[in-house]
Amino acid sequence: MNNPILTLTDLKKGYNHGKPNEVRVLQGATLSVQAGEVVALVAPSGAGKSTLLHIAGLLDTADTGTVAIRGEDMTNLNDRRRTAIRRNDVGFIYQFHHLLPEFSALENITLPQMANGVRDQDARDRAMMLLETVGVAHRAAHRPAELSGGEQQRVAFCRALANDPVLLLADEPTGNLDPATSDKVFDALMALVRSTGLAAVIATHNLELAARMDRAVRLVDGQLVDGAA
Ligand SMILES: Nc1ncnc2c1ncn2[C@@H]1O[C@H](COP(=O)(O)OP(=O)(O)OP(=O)(O)O)[C@@H](O)[C@H]1O
Repeated sequence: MNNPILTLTDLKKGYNHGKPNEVRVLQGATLSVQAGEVVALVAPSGAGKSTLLHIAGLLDTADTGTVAIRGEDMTNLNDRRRTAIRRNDVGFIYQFHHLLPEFSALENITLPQMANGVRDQDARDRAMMLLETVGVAHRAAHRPAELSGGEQQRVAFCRALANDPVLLLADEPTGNLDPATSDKVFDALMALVRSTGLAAVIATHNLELAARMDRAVRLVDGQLVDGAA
């Protein structure tokens, strides 16, 4: 198997350069994730998981090093192409759902598709298919405030996959939920990921969840090493 979807090479990133409180977060992080592979990203709080995921998802840039998606180097892309890749090829899930409160669950998943020119009925069909995969189809017409925390997060998973990305990045996607709900919601996320065959990097503090992914990497002193512990 050699079909890398995400390749991070020697990423370095710091904050407050040259100041006495300079923080060096990434210090040569390297990772390759294949199509269909789900990688757990494990690290203590403050180690740089969000920084790494934001750079991989083109929400931020590294000081040095490269990000390639499907083999294409993202370093020197113009803003327009970068935005297009971020919108079409990358799905991002945050710890908190960030759903639009005034729209229904279904609409939260159809809107990103319609922004991409998908016809209304096709967008609705895809949204329902995704909601069925995570077991929330019966709540399609409800607004986020009418859903439980676990349901909200499952809708956010569907929204991240709305435009059929090749890469999914998730930053503590179940970190805001109680342990029993977290387990169930994680099952839903894995069902969704496995149904699409995309590449995924899922940050978690939870070693039991990490063990259920294909492999784990951890951030140690700004570098990625194999294994959860
Ligand atoms: N914009 C910024 N300016 C200065 N320092 C920052 C900035 N963003 C992050 N940092 C610092 O960089 C380090 C890594 O932050 P990051 O959010 O990537 O960690 P994390 O592993 O995701 O942590 P957590 O699990 O708590 O979310 C932290 O020490 C943080 O204080």
